[in-house]
Amino acid sequence: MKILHSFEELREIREPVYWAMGFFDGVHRGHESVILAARRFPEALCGVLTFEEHPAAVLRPDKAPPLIVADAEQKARLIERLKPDVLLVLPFTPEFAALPAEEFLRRLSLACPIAGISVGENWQFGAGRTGNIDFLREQGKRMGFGVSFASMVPSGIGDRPISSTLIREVLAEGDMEQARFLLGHPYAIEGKVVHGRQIGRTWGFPTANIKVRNGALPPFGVFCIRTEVDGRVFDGVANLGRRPTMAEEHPPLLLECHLFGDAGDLYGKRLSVDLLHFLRGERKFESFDALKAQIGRDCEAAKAFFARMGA
Ligand SMILES: Cc1cc2nc3c(=O)[nH]c(=O)nc-3n(C[C@H](O)[C@H](O)[C@H](O)COP(=O)(O)O)c2cc1C
Ligand SMILES: Nc1ncnc2c1ncn2[C@@H]1O[C@H](COP(=O)(O)OP(=O)(O)O)[C@@H](O)[C@H]1O
Repeated sequence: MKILHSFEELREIREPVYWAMGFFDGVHRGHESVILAARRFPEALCGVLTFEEHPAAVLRPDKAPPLIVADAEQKARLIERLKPDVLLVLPFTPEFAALPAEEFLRRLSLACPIAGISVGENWQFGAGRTGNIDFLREQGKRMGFGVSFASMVPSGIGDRPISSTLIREVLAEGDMEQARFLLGHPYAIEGKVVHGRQIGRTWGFPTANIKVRNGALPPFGVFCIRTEVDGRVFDGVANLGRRPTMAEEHPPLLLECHLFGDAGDLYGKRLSVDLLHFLRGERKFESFDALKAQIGRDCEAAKAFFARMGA
């Protein structure tokens, strides 16, 4: 998958591209059907066109949703599983938002021939949201490209389709199993391992700490986790939160991961940590000894969870 960041960079692609377009927060199963629809044309490359910033964060910051993915790097990793040929990540600036839908299509087609466009059935784009289904059909006829509208994928929760909004709600309830089902992959927190106060190792529970950047989060507390370090898969347990027992003055929001087994030196490595199951909420303990004993019980509970999972 080639990652490009502008129409100028796109000029290096000479073949026609069938584009899946969307912001794709979370890259869930609904997004997957939009992207896979753009992969059905052997005569064209499959491209995913998305934006660096969420459009609402630029246009209506007060209405911007908290994001399921931490950053463009995590989103690219999730998109790569679907094997498109090209990922075009455009900066979403106010000037860009002001482009009429026709002008956006014109610039895209000037950079590289459009074989087709795949969007979700409720997708709108361009200034004044004039780029909708009817508009795309008309432009497709005029400019000679195909259009494909992926219908909403049912979630099984009432009559609601799968959406980033629904997944944010499910995450807020700590239902990691349901979030995984709707996403089509486990909910993950990604980031570089930073230094902590190095107390964990003296307790027999070293914890690799990741600064959390995802906006849409499950409740603070303890989770069964799985992560890969240099090709080796580790199960473990992690605390998401601000460690009230430690009474830090400005406690950063961290995911503190204790992996089962010797993972070696993790400082500076970027980890993608799957949060598979919510065990309990974060609490303030009356003493470090009480917290330490509870972490021991958390490890046992997590091991029992993985034994039940049978993997
Ligand atoms: C499984 C697990 C559960 C935890 N639960 C809590 C908790 O409920 N409350 C709390 O204040 N800190 C909790 N912590 C955070 C510990 O306070 C923290 O990991 C410890 O201070 C070590 O910090 P360090 O990595 O900076 O050395 C938990 C940590 C782990 C690994
Ligand atoms: N099984 C493991 N789980 C987590 N971290 C591990 C493990 N084995 C080794 N480490 C290393 O130990 C470090 C954590 O030790 P810790 O005393 O908790 O320090 P810190 O307070 O800096 O997080 C990790 O960042 C990693 O480099």
